[in-house]
Amino acid sequence: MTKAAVFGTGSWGTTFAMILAEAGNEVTLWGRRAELVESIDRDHVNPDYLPGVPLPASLRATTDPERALAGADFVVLAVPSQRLRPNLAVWRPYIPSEAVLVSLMKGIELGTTKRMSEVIREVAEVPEERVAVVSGPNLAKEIAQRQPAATVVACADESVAERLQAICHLPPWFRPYTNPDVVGVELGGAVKNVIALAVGVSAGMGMGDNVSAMLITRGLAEISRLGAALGADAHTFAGLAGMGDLVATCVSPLSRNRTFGENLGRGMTLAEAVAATKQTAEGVKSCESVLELARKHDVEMPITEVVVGVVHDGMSPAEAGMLLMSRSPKPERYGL
Ligand SMILES: NC(=O)c1ccc[n+]([C@@H]2O[C@H](COP(=O)([O-])OP(=O)(O)OC[C@H]3O[C@@H](n4cnc5c(N)ncnc54)[C@H](O)[C@@H]3O)[C@@H](O)[C@H]2O)c1
Ligand SMILES: O=P(O)(O)OC[C@H](O)CO
Repeated sequence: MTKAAVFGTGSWGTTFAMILAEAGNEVTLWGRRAELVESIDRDHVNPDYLPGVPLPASLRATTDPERALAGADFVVLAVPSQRLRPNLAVWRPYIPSEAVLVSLMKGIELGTTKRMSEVIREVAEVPEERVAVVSGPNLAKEIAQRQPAATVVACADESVAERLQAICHLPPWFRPYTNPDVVGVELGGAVKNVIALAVGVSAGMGMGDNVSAMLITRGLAEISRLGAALGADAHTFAGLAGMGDLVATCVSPLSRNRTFGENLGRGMTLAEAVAATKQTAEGVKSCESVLELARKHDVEMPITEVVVGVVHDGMSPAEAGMLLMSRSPKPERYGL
């Protein structure tokens, strides 16, 4: 039986652990807080992140990383992106030498502008063949309620992607596709959060669906430009980890990033919006690292620029809208 250790008892870590357990794997969740871990292990519920959702009785949980990692074939990482590096450094000594490390995270590291798979390779000192990424339109709450969803499993080694695809394939509930384009899959996941913040801000200001569609479509152009500069496959952005996730996140009231943006658009300050957000809205921090990454590669990302302005630099949502709409006119395929 395949063994998986899942690090992070938040919404997605718990939901993905649930999928793996129901697909017949032996799964142990690692969490920081003893009380929550005990609820999962003993009562088969996660009251903090998935209240009312029954978890599989076979799912184990522990606060001990060594115990979680013993004999693991797959090590699945689902903590906030900016917290991955210090945590992984602690877990690293217990990771089995042949285990595949899997990122569920959708962020870019502040300071280094590294994607999560790059951080994993660096900290765990593993080759790219042993690092995979899972990303797609996967709002955890919907999946936890057993609505169908599809995702993308990316790894430079296609046989590893196929192994991971096989252990998380759970018909008719969860359908994973493989893709060798790790860069594109990760960029799609991280940058859509920034665009969802922009869509949320516009919705919070009372703007309608034309504005949402404009931001989603031009957001996709930004993601594609950055992807092209970083060597991603353009086809990835038309797929589930690109357009698919962008649409789900930008339109869903379940999205933490969209909701965070809506709160700013309604006039909350950054501190108020942070206080109102109980879970991880990755775009709030990653908008800065995405912009820095774009600047390093000389890629124009005007929506990302104004998101950084509104979230971190005191720009008003009205000023952001004015700036975007006053840019010089261009052919639609400009820069692509
Ligand atoms: N929730 C979703 O629908 C969803 C779907 C796909 C991908 N993701 C991505 O998965 C990642 C995890 O998101 P989530 O939704 O599970 O987040 P969450 O906010 O629901 O949970 C985060 C988890 O990380 C833990 N954590 C927080 N700070 C920590 C620290 N300093 N050290 C160790 N653990 C810490 C929390 O206790 C919690 O268990 C994010 O990158 C997110 O973008 C989320
Ligand atoms: O709630 P969000 O905004 O973090 O989005 C969740 C997932 O990434 C959607 O695929």
